[in-house]
Amino acid sequence: MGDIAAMIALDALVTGYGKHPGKTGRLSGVFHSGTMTAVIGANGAGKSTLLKTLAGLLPPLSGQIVFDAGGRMNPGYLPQISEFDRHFPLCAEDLVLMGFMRSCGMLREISRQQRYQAQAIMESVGMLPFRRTVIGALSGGQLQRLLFARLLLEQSSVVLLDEPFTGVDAPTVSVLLNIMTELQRNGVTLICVLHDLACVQSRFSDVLWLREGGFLWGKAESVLSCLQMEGVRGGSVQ
Ligand SMILES: Nc1ncnc2c1ncn2[C@@H]1O[C@H](COP(=O)(O)OP(=O)(O)OP(=O)(O)O)[C@@H](O)[C@H]1O
Repeated sequence: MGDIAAMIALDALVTGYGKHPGKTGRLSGVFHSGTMTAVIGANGAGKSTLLKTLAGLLPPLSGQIVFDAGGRMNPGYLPQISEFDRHFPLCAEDLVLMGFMRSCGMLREISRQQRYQAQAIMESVGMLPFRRTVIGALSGGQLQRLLFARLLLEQSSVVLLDEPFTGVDAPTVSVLLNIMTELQRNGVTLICVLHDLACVQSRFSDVLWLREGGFLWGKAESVLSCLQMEGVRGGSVQ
């Protein structure tokens, strides 16, 4: 995993819907390979819009995203869990096996070895006993563990996570954070939207703070100290 060093540069990137640019304006900077960046900012600041643009789901309104490994970025992307359709009639193991679609295509049969690999990953996130359970019967935390397992099978060098801990129990948050740290150690570039500043401070290397009319981007320590100086208190930027 992470065999390609994935550095992503934003060059005067403007994101938004239709013809309406977001509040942040032009965004320039670099997500260095092997960093774990928290994207923070008030509600409506454009965090999810940025992630969707990086994921290739929305076109940039202007500017560009440059991926140094060449070609298309093709990142692993986990949208907010509220966007996930739990009513889809799928069992836990099938959801995880979808992680092979990127490398094998939709219609290739899953090999026995891939099935073992998927089961080992399900075990590592504590979900093997639920492999035959339909996803609609799972808790938010259980579903998020499965979605992380699927991401791990995708073996992307860039991983985008939109509020992955929302509606998730504390033990699961700890499991997911450990997975993220392990990915980072393996050279994967992680970009994660979240609100919990204590978590940002303790686990993230970098912070991109989106705010009206601008942004602050750099090492977590320095961005968070600016944030404190500006009097943003409490556990989150709201
Ligand atoms: N599907 C959409 N169509 C049009 N405008 C949208 C759409 N989704 C979001 N927006 C608008 O884009 C702006 C940025 O929204 P976005 O969801 O990126 O903010 P956010 O920082 O992720 O907020 P939150 O913390 O509440 O999730 C907001 O003004 C929002 O109303």
